[in-house]
Amino acid sequence: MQIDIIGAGALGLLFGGKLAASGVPVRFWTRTAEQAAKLNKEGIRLTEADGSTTFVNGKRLKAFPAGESGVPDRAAEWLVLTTKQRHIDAKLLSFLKQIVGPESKVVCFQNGIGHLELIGKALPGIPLYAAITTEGAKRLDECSVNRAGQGTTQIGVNRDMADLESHAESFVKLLVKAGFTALLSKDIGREVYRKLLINAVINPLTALWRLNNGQLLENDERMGLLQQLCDEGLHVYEAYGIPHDADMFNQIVKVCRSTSTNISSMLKDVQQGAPTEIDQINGKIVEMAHSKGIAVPGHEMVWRLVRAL
Ligand SMILES: NC(=O)C1=CN([C@@H]2O[C@H](COP(=O)(O)OP(=O)(O)OC[C@H]3O[C@@H](n4cnc5c(N)ncnc54)[C@H](OP(=O)(O)O)[C@@H]3O)[C@@H](O)[C@H]2O)C=CC1
Ligand SMILES: CC(C)(CO)C(=O)C(=O)O
Repeated sequence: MQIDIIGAGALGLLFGGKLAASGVPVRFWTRTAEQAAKLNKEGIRLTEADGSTTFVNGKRLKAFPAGESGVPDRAAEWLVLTTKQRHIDAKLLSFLKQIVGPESKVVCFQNGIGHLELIGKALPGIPLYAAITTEGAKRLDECSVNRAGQGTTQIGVNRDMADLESHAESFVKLLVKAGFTALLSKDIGREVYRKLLINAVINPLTALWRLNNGQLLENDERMGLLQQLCDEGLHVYEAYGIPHDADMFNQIVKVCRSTSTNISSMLKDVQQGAPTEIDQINGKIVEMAHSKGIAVPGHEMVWRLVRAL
């Protein structure tokens, strides 16, 4: 068994670190040679949600700069993609093509939509899985990660490859052994769109108003905008026949409550001066709406406002 983690950011360090600690051979592929060298030397410092800290010794993992170290002798069984969507460019796709082998499977952890189609096209015939996680991870430095909230991770087969579920089950078992709450989703497409709407409602508003998730519920004006973004999104889903739960608005309110002290990933990006995932979240809802001639003024406005930050 060999697992490749592509992107040693918050999620990559969390999942790769805990998998390595559980005894699975993990190879990290980083953007910079500096981070790879540091990971090999220092390992990973992981602070759990309860505040306890564990160290994953550098000898338990290997790290290489992506695209600069040649191709490994042995391809990994699992390639776990934990970059942001915007990092998936031609260079990264060409690197993925180089490191996949005939037995490799790819699992993608990105929020938003669009990446699965991109990777599916670049790696035809390679089994592709989506992961939807409610883990909350924050990278503190190149080798340190904070597990801000312990969540659930669902793994599922990308729709057109439904016969490959047994592999997903084996990946779920690895995650569970490593200390994650993980399960196989029979309908990951539904989960992808459920998470898309949650992110499309919560993330831009927290980023624009500089609020934590819980503060979105503090007055009727804010609640009114949450409701508008939710309703517009559901209108689009209905036009496309995308299955969704009847109580989506209540689910979004619950996520705000259960992650009330969280700084959303979009607000985090804005605070750090990093590009956000607005194009892959609200931008996609606007694109879908326009293709069907549906008006989504709320999504269009927050999309433009966040892009302009
Ligand atoms: N963090 C979380 O709790 C959650 C995140 N997600 C989703 O997971 C995805 C990853 O998020 P997160 O971990 O927070 O993001 P981060 O920005 O922390 O991590 C992304 C990592 O990818 C690296 N990277 C960029 N380009 C390349 C490349 N060409 N080759 C190798 N590595 C590369 C970056 O390197 P560098 O730092 O050097 O630029 C960075 O370490 C996002 O789509 C996010 O929406 C989903 C649920 C929860
Ligand atoms: C669910 C939510 C909004 C939790 O913060 C999230 O996924 C994010 O911040 O991107």
